[in-house]
Amino acid sequence: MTFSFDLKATDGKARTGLISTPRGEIRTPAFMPVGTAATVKAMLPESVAETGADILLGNTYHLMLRPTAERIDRLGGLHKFMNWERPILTDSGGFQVMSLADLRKLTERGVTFKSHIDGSKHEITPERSMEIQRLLGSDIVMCFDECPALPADRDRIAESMRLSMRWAQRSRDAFGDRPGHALFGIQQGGLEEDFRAESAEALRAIGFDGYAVGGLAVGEGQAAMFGCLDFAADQLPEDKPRYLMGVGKPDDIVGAVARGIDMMDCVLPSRSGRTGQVFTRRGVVNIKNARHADDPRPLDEDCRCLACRSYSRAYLHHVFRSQEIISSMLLTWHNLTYYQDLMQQMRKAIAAGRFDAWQTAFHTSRAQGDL
Ligand SMILES: Nc1ccc2nc(N)nc(O)c2c1
Ligand SMILES: [Zn+2]
Repeated sequence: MTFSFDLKATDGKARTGLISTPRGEIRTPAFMPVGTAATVKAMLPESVAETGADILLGNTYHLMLRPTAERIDRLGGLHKFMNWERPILTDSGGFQVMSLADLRKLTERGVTFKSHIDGSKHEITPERSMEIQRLLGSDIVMCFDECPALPADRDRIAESMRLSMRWAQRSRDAFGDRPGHALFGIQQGGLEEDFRAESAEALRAIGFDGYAVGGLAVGEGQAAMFGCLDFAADQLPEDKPRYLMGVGKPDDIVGAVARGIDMMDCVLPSRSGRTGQVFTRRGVVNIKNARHADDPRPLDEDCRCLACRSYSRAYLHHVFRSQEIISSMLLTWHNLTYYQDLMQQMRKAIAAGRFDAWQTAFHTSRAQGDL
């Protein structure tokens, strides 16, 4: 069984399709919950599956530090270790090193750094990143890249992008031939159309199973991100999955799908669940707010999740205020269900050729008050 992408329908730039892997199919557009340290925080794998997620994301950086990729390999790989037998995509580590580690040193070879956990010294190179992701057993492996901190001048962005393209070749060479496993390239180039084109051409020449838009969702803001996506998505091969990394809020996701993106991941729904931020069809509800204290209604009457079927806003307000563990569980469960339902609605709308009408209704429903 190999890795393949079947484009089912398009509606404008929006696409819907199916990624087939030996561990299962991924309906696109797809949202990947983030399972950084071999767990989607506050969720059981069974509840992640119930939200409708076909695939989740793991992180090379975190897992190489603790419990180490070698230990996970000895224990049968990441799927067995975390009891998630569906597809897993792992990020390659470079981005997390730059945002989390101490004393980082970047050279042509790779990055050396000190662990943010215990201060131990480590190195990631394209070759080491491929080895770690192989030991983890992930189904979709990301190239080792460098994501420049914005704002940055054009020379810095070009230099960083060209380093990432040399690392993409090394990643491809080190990945080898692994039927049923996919390697995705990552486009860089900041917000510059010419650098993004150069990066896309370099990746296409190397050849990947999928192509990510990296270097965005780094503080540029939605307008700049959409402006970049207006050209960057089209620069990538149209017959392979396009993955926008680290995105985002619900309206970011809708706008990215409208610009030709097929896959996304973000900590927002799970992290927000732990801080009392709840996503609904009419916008964000802050369950901490006193006005929910006596409200017998569910978070969202239209939602199928456990929290909305069995608990009132009053209860969720109480357990959040009391910092009870069930609060994180139920709010994360709801938020991830909301995100998956959003993806399902978009897949159906694109397949039916009514994505524009759906988008209009999505934006209109969020304008209403009384959340
Ligand atoms: N916003 C993001 C999030 C994750 C990323 N991961 C990699 N490997 N590269 C990027 O540019 C990312 C950007
Ligand atoms: Zn719900």
